[in-house]
Amino acid sequence: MRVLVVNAGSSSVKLRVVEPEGVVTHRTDLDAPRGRPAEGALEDAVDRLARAAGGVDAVGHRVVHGGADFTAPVVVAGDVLARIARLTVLAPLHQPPAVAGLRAVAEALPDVPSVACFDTAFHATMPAAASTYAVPATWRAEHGMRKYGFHGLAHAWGSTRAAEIVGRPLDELRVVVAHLGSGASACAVRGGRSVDTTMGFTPTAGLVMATRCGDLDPSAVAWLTLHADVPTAEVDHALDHASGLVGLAGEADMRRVLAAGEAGKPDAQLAVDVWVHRARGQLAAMAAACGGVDVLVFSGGVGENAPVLRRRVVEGLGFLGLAVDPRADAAAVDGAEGDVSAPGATARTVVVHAREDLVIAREVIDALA
Ligand SMILES: Nc1ncnc2c1ncn2[C@@H]1O[C@H](COP(=O)(O)OP(=O)(O)O)[C@@H](O)[C@H]1O
Ligand SMILES: CC(=O)OP(=O)(O)O
Ligand SMILES: [Mg+2]
Repeated sequence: MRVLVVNAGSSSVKLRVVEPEGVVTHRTDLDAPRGRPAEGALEDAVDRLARAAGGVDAVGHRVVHGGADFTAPVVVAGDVLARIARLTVLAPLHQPPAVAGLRAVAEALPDVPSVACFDTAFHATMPAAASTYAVPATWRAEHGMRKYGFHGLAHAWGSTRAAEIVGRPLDELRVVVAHLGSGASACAVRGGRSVDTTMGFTPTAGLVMATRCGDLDPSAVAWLTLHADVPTAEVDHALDHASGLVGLAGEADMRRVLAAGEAGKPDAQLAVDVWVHRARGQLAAMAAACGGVDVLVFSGGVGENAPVLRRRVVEGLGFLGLAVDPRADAAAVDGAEGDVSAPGATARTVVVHAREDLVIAREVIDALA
């Protein structure tokens, strides 16, 4: 079965035609300025790619938020699209491009079955101790306020692939996955299941991201609206779009932040220091949720391509038995995978090329079987 995968992220929409063995035969990347590619552009791209591939048998969509309803892949039929669209308020950066992708495919390929695959589904196994917020019962019951977690397709792939790289069964491993792209999150995977993660009710929580703030004192947000007269909508927008690396250094792209830091710009240096400090703390928290760590995984655009950051993060995690070999680490860039651990390390550090497309293609094949 030949599957077209539509991966709508916060900074781009990636289209891939994937053969069952995992080979990508056709690809197109569209920029999604502010998360919304121009109406019609996506439909044209889907149409063109499907034609170039000589037709596709099914389409798989990455959908960031499945809410409480969707904890497994689902064939898109009946009211599924409307229910996915209703979750937009929970993931305003991501759900609109996913919904646009679902609509574009319905227009361009009306006779091809579509399956929605959810970023939240992998985290449905989290224990209540990890997913519950210590807030009033009415908020939890009436508003479904809890930690959902995201990037599940990437964390599933990262942990599975890491077990292959270190040559041990995933069932026996305590894996911490750091998926670091424009959005970034870490996940504690024990015995192949998510037991905790750094993103929360929305994908704004956790690590420092390109434009998102990550963790923050929740009362600081209320304070801005109550005592500094900042309109709620402005606060909300700034936390997702004007924070993170942009808020600290004026640049969303980690390459530019690193270059500015090397050129001596103090705000860029501080941005990298904050990013590294937060990553160390939250990766250690994920290790604690696993009861220790056997393998630390780096993936995503930043995780796969910035040895300087991997080295700095892991330098602070020596107490977990982690250490990287600088030469092996420097070589693991541009999609190259491997074990980059130093010889004396008691826990492994590996670099994995993120393949959300392949996880989605396999989920599509299973869902339609
Ligand atoms: N060599 C590099 N060094 C540091 N960061 C990089 C490098 N190459 C790519 N990146 C970062 O990766 C990010 C994109 O990651 P990716 O996982 O593709 O994003 P998305 O979250 O949109 O899927 C960009 O913000 C870019 O800054
Ligand atoms: C959930 C999320 O943040 O996704 P992305 O990394 O694609 O922005
Ligand atoms: Mg991504």
